[in-house]
Amino acid sequence: MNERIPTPGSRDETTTFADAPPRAPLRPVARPGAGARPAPSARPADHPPVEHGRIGVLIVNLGTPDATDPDSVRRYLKQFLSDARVIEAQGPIWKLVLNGIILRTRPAQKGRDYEKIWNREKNESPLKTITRSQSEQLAGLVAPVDDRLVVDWAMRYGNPSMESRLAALQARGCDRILLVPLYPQYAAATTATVCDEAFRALMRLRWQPTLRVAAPWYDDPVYIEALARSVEDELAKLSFTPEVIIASFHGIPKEYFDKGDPYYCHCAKTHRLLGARLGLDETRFRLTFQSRFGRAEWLQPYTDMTVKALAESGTKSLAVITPGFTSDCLETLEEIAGENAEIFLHNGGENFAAIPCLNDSGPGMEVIRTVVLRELQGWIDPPA
Ligand SMILES: C=CC1=C(C)c2cc3[nH]c(cc4nc(cc5[nH]c(cc1n2)c(C)c5CCC(=O)O)C(CCC(=O)O)=C4C)c(C)c3C=C
Ligand SMILES: [Fe+2]
Ligand SMILES: [Fe+2]
Repeated sequence: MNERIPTPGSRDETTTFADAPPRAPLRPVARPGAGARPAPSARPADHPPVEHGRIGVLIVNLGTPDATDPDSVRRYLKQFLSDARVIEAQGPIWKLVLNGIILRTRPAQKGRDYEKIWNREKNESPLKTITRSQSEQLAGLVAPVDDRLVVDWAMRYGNPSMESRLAALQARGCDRILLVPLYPQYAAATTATVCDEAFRALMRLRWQPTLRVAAPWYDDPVYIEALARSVEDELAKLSFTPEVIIASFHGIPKEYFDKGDPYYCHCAKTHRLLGARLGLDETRFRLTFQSRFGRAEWLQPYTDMTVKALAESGTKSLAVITPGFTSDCLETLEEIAGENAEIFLHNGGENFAAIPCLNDSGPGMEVIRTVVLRELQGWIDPPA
């Protein structure tokens, strides 16, 4: 038998105001082609109108300061580094170090780094420009699939805040929301904190939207293929052939891995699958971890030390890809394309290339579209 089960809120739905709780009536969102709905009944005359029936998709990236001045960077770093998912030991000693040292010195240093990569046309960081573009493009890609979908974007730290965008989606009638943390590899410091923040915002609501969270896509064939194509295309543009390619992922403290965070394993699998697809063995295609913070041991091998060691041991041409970053940001544009290029060239290397992230490129958007449509199954009508 080939009977189709109607999805909730789909064209077959027959929700009326009579089904809604008495103090929170719903105004059905008009859907082109939708069948005639039963006339609202039993609606108290003084019911305020409430939109409903739409499905939100909220893509969420890490966050970034609003501006490069020390005060803006300090505000951002304070929020980021006060998160117990990022710095797990949030005791009095950390508070002293954070407020007494880090927030006094780092904002000015990092503000100068942000200055080097700032999008002057839009007066914002590249992470923000690219995430907004991903959201706009995703909206266009999913619109033909289901006219109830509403796409928006937010930042875990800084602006636009998750709370404000979740509220905006709800105000537009989204009673179901798919949350997409923009991290191909899961880490508690990134993915879990997005979920924490979403549910914290929901804690304040009487009538919560139903929330789903997209799974990480570190081994998705569409993602691996998009990365492979981008490496091949970018290498074809170079005037040299790299002897070695490094896949550099953002690090986490080793202690988090020891306590059970799967992040290292997700990165290792992305690296293994991509190496196999590119036909490169582990001497030509290295796995490393960047952006170490503080004195504790982080995941190894470290990117900067690997780059230095390769240059010192005679590697002349090197390319670095950053598959864990969904968009270019301070850590790719300044730390890899800036600092690590310098390390390589000052230690005997001759040619260095930093390969752009997938960003809002066609293949990059195909990855996000695939993840989103997969995760929306059961909420949207299956393809005919
Ligand atoms: C201090 C602990 C940190 C952990 C753990 C951490 C994990 C982590 N971060 C990203 C992605 C990004 N991090 C970015 C910047 C950044 N990261 C940290 C610290 C930790 N990150 C800091 C303090 C900063 C700010 C810059 C600095 O002061 O060094 C960014 C770039 C943001 C931008 O504005 O461009 C990204 C992206 C991942 C994926 C991750 C764990 C898996
Ligand atoms: Fe980070
Ligand atoms: Fe960094």
